[in-house]
Amino acid sequence: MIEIINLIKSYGGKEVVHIDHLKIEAGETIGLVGNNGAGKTTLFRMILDLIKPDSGEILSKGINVQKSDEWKSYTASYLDEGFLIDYLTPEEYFEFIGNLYQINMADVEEFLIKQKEFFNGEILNRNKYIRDFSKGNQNKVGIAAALLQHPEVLILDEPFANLDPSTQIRLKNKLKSTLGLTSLISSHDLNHVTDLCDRIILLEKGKIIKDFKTNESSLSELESYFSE
Ligand SMILES: Nc1ncnc2c1ncn2[C@@H]1O[C@H](COP(=O)(O)OP(=O)(O)OP(=O)(O)O)[C@@H](O)[C@H]1O
Repeated sequence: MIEIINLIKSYGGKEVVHIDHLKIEAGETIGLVGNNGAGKTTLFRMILDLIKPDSGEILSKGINVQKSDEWKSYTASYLDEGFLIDYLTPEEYFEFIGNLYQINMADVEEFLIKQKEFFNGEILNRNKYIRDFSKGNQNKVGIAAALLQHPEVLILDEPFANLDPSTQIRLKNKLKSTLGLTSLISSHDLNHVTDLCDRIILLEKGKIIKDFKTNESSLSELESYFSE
């Protein structure tokens, strides 16, 4: 589904991402972990063609993401508030996303009804702009807007950050129930990431240090790695 070959990105002469080869199969749920500055966001930005690598390539369904926009029709993401249009209300923003992806209003509304538990009464009919919501509630809008697109590939940068514990658990269950989706999820929450993801990739200083399928001992292995 996604293949990364000889990918290098440097800032100020320092390599922040250096991945020789990485292949992500369709349907995999990948948890990307690593300490602050490990290169997770930079990697996501390159996969989404938001920044250019110095060298190497990223293929989505075999096509270089820099050379074709085809991947945009089946890939949705939420990295940060910069992905939102903050002078719209959430309802206006969901309508905008619906129009962009040719989802009719009835389907947008049906989708929003299904988000009732996730939104917890804090998102819809509040009569305020996205910029006036708390960071956690802005995250909910961005994540929901990504899911509204019914993507084949979903990329979320630290989706559990700023969410209250109940919403974190609801989000985890929601993501678990999206069968068949290929997802890349970065997180500092080792508990959630090992529970949700079937494969963990550990980045350190831009390099892949570990890449393994999750099992019962993954959480304790990661905890001992990070406590060293
Ligand atoms: N535009 C930029 N200019 C200079 N350095 C940058 C830029 N973007 C990222 N970096 C550097 O690249 C490195 C990787 O940053 P990145 O944000 O990808 O890490 P991360 O793993 O997402 O970290 P965190 O867990 O803190 O979000 C860091 O040292 C960061 O300072």
